[in-house]
Amino acid sequence: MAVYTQVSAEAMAALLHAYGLGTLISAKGIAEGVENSNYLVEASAGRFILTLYEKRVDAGDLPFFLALLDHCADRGLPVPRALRDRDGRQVQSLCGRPACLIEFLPGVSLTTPSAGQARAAGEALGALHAALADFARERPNTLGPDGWRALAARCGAGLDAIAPGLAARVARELDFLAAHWPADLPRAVIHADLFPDNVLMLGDRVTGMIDFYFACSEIRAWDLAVTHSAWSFSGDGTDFDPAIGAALVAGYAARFGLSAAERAALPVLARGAALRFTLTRAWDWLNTPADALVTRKDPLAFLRRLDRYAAQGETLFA
Ligand SMILES: Nc1ncnc2c1ncn2[C@@H]1O[C@H](COP(=O)(O)OP(=O)(O)OP(=O)(O)O)[C@@H](O)[C@H]1O
Ligand SMILES: N[C@@H](CCO)C(=O)O
Repeated sequence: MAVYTQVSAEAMAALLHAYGLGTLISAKGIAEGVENSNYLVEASAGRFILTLYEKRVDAGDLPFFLALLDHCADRGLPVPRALRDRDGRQVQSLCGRPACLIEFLPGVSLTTPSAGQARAAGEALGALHAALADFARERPNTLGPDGWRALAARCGAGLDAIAPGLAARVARELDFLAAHWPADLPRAVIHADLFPDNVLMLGDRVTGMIDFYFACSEIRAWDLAVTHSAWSFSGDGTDFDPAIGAALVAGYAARFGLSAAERAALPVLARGAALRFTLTRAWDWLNTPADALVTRKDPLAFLRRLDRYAAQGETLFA
């Protein structure tokens, strides 16, 4: 369960007062997620998400993320804004953490999406890219190709403790990606983490895209590769569903467009995506605080994807 910081009812009531949102009815820690502390807050004025930013989110990046949410919401996308308090502030300090009160969006995240739902997710990613085409701010991808070697080094011998031979496998992949990473594809601000748990749906309709805290300037098609790696496999990475992968890519291409060069690069970009999540999950596996009530995510679920993309990349995007 991702509640690293406990917020008292008194502090939440004071926060709601600062936003003019009436009185506190209830507040529950949200089990999903691993990065931040999230609460579902019921107030007399409605339902909200309270997020306290932990570990990976740098407070200095919050203006970028919040401007991005406003930009997308202004363009009609189902993206939650951070509310403003009576003084116009979007970021608060709560229990020593930066915190935001965020619009609640309806919908549920899927564990086994259908092809129709995957197509809708691809279209939603395309709509997001269309909306972000004129978003002028930039943020480097701290978890992109330039950072993977350093992250692997920080995991060190821990990689082999997770799975014997993992350090050497990662080193080989880093060399492969350094030699084959595409240089000339279009870049833009992307979501960079559009996993099924970050897409809220009602039936075949996308009602929310959330968790933009890895958004960054990157090769745009990498976002599609990340989404493909997250959606098209069983959770443990053992089974690939070609219908889901094809529907995602088709939905994206229909809504935003995908050039021949981008399409051709997807197998390599997907290897990069699978390596990114193998490494960040490995780091979290090795460094999750003992007192955190959080379920660690299995790095090997993305190593399996990596091996599959490495062995059959072209086929998985055929
Ligand atoms: N705006 C929102 N509207 C409705 N539910 C939300 C909203 N934001 C977050 N949630 C709920 O809270 C859960 C955790 O949120 P989120 O994914 O942002 O957390 P996180 O710790 O940053 O997670 P992750 O591990 O995906 O990085 C979501 O799965 C969803 O159920
Ligand atoms: N979506 C990521 C967590 C955030 O980086 C994962 O499942 O590993």
